[in-house]
Amino acid sequence: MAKIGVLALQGAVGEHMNQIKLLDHEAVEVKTSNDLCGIDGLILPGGESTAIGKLIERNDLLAPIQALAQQGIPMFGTCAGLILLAKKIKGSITPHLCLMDVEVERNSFGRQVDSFEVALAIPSIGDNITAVFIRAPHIVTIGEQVEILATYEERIVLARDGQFLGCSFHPELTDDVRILQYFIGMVNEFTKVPR
Ligand SMILES: NC(=O)CC[C@H](N)C(=O)O
Repeated sequence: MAKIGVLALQGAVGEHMNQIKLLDHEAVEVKTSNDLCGIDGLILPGGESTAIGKLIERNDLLAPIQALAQQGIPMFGTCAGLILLAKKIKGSITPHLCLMDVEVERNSFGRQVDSFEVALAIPSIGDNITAVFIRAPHIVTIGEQVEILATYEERIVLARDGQFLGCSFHPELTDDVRILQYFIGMVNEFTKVPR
């Protein structure tokens, strides 16, 4: 059983917690650096990236999360979480974690009222995966070692940079747990390496 932290400052926290528990893993809400102790993986949920970035700073979580990343702990960002993980946010200097070697653009698919759902075929994960886009970002540029896992309308919407997984949409708002299962696979790979 893996112990997965969910950054619980703002946004779709409960939905990620429920999906983790549904897969019989332990879910921990992360609000302070103490909550990071002993976790095997970290999920950064969707919400409002500017607000979450400020709260990460205010709660002194920036350096502790970056230190955890240095240890190789897998991290999964969905929507605003992807924005926080990215090395670069186009046209913005909002505080963020600067970990995943991608540049993202915010609100690429319109406003809240333009939210939509599509079925994506993701070769390394499965077919017919429901993707919910809500004021979603997309990945504009990627570093050399970044693997593109899915695109939608020729835009990168799911990618992996080693220990980091970033997703434009919200898998936690559906009943489909396959993307979370893929992330747990990354966590299991990490925890079985002797350290
Ligand atoms: N659903 C989401 O997480 C939206 C992200 C939001 N557009 C932001 O920039 O923070």
